[in-house]
Amino acid sequence: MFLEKINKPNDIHKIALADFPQLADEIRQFLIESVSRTGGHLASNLGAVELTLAIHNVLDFPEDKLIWDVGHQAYTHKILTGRKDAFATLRKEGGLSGFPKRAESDCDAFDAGHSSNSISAGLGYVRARDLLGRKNHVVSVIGDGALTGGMAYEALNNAAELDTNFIIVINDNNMSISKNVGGMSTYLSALRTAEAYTGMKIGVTKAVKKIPKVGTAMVDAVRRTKSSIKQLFIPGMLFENMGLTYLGPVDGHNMRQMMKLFNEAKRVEGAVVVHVITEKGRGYKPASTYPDRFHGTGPFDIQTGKPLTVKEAPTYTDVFAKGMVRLGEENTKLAAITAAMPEGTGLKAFQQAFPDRFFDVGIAEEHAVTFAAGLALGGIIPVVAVYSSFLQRAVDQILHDVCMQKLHVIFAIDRAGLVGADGETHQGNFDFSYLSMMPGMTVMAPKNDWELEAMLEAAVNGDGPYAIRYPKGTACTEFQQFQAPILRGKAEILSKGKKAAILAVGSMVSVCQDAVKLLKEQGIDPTFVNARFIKPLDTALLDELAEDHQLFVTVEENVKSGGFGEHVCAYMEACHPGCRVIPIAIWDRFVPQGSIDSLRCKVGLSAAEIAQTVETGIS
Ligand SMILES: Cc1ncc(C[n+]2csc(CCOP(=O)(O)OP(=O)(O)O)c2C)c(N)n1
Ligand SMILES: CC(=O)[C@@H](O)[C@H](O)COP(=O)(O)O
Ligand SMILES: [Mg+2]
Repeated sequence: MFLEKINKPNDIHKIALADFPQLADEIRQFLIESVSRTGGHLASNLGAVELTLAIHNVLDFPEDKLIWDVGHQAYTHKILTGRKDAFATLRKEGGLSGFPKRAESDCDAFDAGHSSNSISAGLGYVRARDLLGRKNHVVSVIGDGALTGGMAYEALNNAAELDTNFIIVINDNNMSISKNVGGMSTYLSALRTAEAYTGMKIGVTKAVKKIPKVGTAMVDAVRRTKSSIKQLFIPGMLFENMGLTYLGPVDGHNMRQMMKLFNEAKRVEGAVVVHVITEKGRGYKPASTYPDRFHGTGPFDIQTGKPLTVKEAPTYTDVFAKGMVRLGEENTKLAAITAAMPEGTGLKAFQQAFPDRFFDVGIAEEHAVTFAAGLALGGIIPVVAVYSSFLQRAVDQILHDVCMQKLHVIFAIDRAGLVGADGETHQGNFDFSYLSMMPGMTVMAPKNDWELEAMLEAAVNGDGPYAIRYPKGTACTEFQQFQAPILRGKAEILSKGKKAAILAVGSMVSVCQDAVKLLKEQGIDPTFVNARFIKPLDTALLDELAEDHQLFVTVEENVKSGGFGEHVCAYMEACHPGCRVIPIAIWDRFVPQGSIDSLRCKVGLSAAEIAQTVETGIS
């Protein structure tokens, strides 16, 4: 067992090269067994085992810096840096993070979770190294999917100016979460035809040398220009033409070949791209056959690959998916956009029903939003379906390109609020704040499945920018007796009480219903409101309630700053200063990983705590 010998950073240097394949097998087995129990990002990690071993073999930690893009493929790196024994706690509260975390290890150079920023971060490390006269190596590893994101190109453009070493590894498995898309993907596919390329290079060199008199001189001249002969004959040579050295492609499961190339790359004075071809899900048949299903998985049975927990009820994503297909049938102008997440956002069904009106733009949220603006100006009604935390990438595009032009673009924002195991990088706790500050934006959150579809319909039939945000997981099916039409800026009274009013937003409506029950047991009968709209506020209802209510408690799964509660506070202070408002929201912090229920309790969004706040507030 070679894995037993890996207990701390750099232990890999004690393993003989001949034993690396055995170590790779042991790591792969460990990953399959461990992730089958905890869940996690399996397929990407299985594909990156040999790549990680080869990189670790040529680096020294923590002096050298290794930056993982997204970071969902860093499990082997965690094992090699002494964290193997923590894998039982992977993605659990207080446990090992599913992503690199500087707080977890000094071998994690950069906290990650969102894609396409690894080259920028690496370049920053390189410039700092050079300014401070250090000699360490810096390596950024970016996937072919992450290479569809704009930041990667901004960084490559900048890195081309370097005259000191910076290694950029493209981990190309020809997959994003789903099938990778776009021109760069096509370009990498062309480079990937290794045999053709190598054969052609040798063949062409020989052929050119044979040209009478000038042949050898031509080959030498090409070499002297620091280019290679391939540059003449492979179309594009995008990286080298930009001024970056390109090495590869190399088989990402052949460690000797990779180490040879990495050692060569370490000698390059400038930015060097090493193109590594890997197989997503390598070594575990269900994962290599269905890499999308095993991109992120819950616990599963190793023999069959089947999930251990069966999905019981429709999620909000399912409800959105169904609503989009229905509305797409009714309105031929409706189009859908995803930034590389057709499955996660539920747009797969729309894609199948209306392939011409479905656009996967790659991991490019900024572009997705401005592309939607263009579609809207061209007469289409675009729905941008995106996870809350990833939409953070596109705040200026929403503000400048959509809202300023009052465009009819709909944002369907999934995974809003606490998402659980992915932790602080993926919690969707900021969208009310960054969306409701934008002039002209309508921001909604549904209390249940019916309301999500009704809000989507209202948004499609409306005008101007709309955002609907809904949480991860099973859709609430309660409150079916409350189906008042969705009118812009109108809240819904669920029960009329006295003295105190609870104004609940979206996912918090069902939690607050439990709080109301607890309060009634104490003889307190609050008015219970489903806010529906974060923006515009239902000020007419606030005016009406202010006549006979002294306390307003707002409850939302969003940070307090800039959230629903603060907007209610501002209005009440200005118009009804005699009333007291207590906002219940997530306080000023990043919320770490854990189960959604447990995290809600931790941040004060439990029925008991809400009831307690109301009780003390009116006494
Ligand atoms: C800004 C942002 N958008 C979307 C995602 C969701 N996401 C995580 S991994 C991934 C695919 C990455 O593909 P690639 O870089 O090729 O890595 P692979 O999974 O193939 O190993 C996506 C879309 C993200 N993490 N960050
Ligand atoms: C790494 C990443 O960003 C995605 O894979 C994310 O973990 C998906 O989240 P869901 O599982 O909620 O779709
Ligand atoms: Mg990939």
